[in-house]
Amino acid sequence: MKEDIVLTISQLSKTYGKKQVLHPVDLKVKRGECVVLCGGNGAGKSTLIKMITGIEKQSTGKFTFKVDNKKKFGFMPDAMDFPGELTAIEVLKYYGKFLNASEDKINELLKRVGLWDVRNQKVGSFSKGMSQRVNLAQTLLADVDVYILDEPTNGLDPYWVIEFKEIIHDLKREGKTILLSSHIMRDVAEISDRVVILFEGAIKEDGSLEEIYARNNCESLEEVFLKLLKLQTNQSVLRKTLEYDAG
Ligand SMILES: Nc1ncnc2c1ncn2[C@@H]1O[C@H](COP(=O)(O)OP(=O)(O)OP(=O)(O)O)[C@@H](O)[C@H]1O
Repeated sequence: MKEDIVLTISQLSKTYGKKQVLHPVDLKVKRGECVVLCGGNGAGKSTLIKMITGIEKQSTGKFTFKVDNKKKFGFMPDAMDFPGELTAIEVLKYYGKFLNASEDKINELLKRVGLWDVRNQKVGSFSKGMSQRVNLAQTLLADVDVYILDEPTNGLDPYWVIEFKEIIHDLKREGKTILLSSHIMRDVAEISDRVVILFEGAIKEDGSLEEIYARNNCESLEEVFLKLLKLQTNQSVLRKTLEYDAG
């Protein structure tokens, strides 16, 4: 049976000046799949997300979404600078206008992200975690098949990380496709159907948690990450030694 692929990324790469921050990436995301993009700081997660959401232009390659909606995806950026003078409910009403979101949906989301009681407070007075929850709510206002979330657990306390995972489970139950990035691997590992590990701008692992653990003989993504780091360091020492010997 032919696989139902929602997002196809082919040879997508990004170079800033002379620095290649993302080597050509190929990735296919199936309908209803939750793909977690992992990697350390500077691995290229946000760069990849910025290209497929149209924020940055790729240097090479292409990507295509196969969705029915006019709006292809809901997007949660890693940080949102909401106008501080607006209240939480005003922010969501503002975004809701563009997305034809009903008042009921806005109210329901404010409750879901735990901001109902402070809906009339200005977002300028919100903590980082509260702002991140407004950001999540504005993303979920879009009634779409695909959600792309860049570092969604940033700033969330342990309670809200658990609640966030519940929200992702609900989206999965509704058949939504999710692509999210995180450098905090333990936050997101368990909600993934598939994990893609980026390392220095290249995909180093791609599979289910079980597959990745088995391939690397590890029991956590942190362990896999450290193994990759060690391998990379050894290879770079070896390269430098060979360059020195050759020249
Ligand atoms: N506009 C830019 N100009 C030059 N270099 C950039 C630019 N944006 C990103 N980079 C570089 O690209 C690399 C990848 O950055 P990116 O933000 O994609 O990493 P990340 O995996 O999202 O990291 P983090 O977990 O820290 O958010 C980094 O080395 C970064 O310095």
